Amino acid sequence: MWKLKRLLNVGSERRLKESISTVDDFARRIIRSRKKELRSPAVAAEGFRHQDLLSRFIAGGDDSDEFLRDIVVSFILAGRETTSSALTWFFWLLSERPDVERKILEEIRSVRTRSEGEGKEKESFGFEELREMNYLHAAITEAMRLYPPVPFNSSFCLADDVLPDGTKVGKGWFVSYHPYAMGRTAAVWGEDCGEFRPERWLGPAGISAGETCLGKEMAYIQMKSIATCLIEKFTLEVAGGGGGRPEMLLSLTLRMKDGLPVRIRERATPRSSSPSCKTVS
Ligand code: HEM
Repeated sequence: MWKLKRLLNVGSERRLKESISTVDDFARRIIRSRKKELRSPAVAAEGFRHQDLLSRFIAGGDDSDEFLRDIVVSFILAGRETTSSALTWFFWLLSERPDVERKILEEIRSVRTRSEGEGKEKESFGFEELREMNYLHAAITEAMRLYPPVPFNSSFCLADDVLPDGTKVGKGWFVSYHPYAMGRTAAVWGEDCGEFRPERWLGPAGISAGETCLGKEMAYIQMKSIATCLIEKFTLEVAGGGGGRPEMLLSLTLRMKDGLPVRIRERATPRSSSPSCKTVS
């Protein structure tokens, strides 16, 4: 049926085409403006100094609009909903586990104290400081084990192949895997697989999650940066909390139905002496 709709350019196929063209135009505008900026005499005089991903791809060889459009669209799609989904579930889990939040805060404060001792008086943490926060890393990873931002995924097989365990896969087959179910399998994680326990990722027993996401490092740095800024300065209380687990909404990513409304209060620290309160979702 969809083939006929596509041929006649009507209904859902027409809407799909229009939506793709809106996204492509958006990406093209970003690319044109960045290329223009890079060609400007001021930037040319200073040499290459743009550190962002798009500028690096432009400088790195294939700078055709089509190639760059695919890069921009895949990074926006792969990078936006995933990290926001992970952080939403992470903050809900923290609201249920003040003991875990306290350990994260202790880690943040100890890195802060050391940095200040070295004369680094900055509002946010740098790359190396964030990388040192192992407990926070483990807590975010544990949240993604229980609530994986990509709860299931499929790959298309281009040619006959054999999986590492000997299973044969034919050309044209789809191979699907289910991180949500895998993250809750007792045979892999033990009988406490339903429990939020960041400690399981600390030490040599940690399990590698593979290296298939190109944005993995960037995602951790983004999430840790946001988590440290919020946890160091504010407490988040789930508005109307205590009602059990929020409802899940299954799309490409694992979202929380209606978001997570929270009441934010400034922590009483030497940096903030006047607590204020705000509800956001
Ligand atoms: C919590 C955050 C994230 C999660 C859970 C996640 C998860 C995933 C998963 C499951 C895949 C598919 C891997 C496969 O089956 O081959 C993937 C691929 C990918 N991700 Fe992420 N991702 C995250 C953040 C990001 C960010 C921030 C970016 C970029 C800014 C990004 C860029 C990509 C790209 C480009 C691919 C495609 C890789 C390829 O085609 O080989 N991701 N990601």
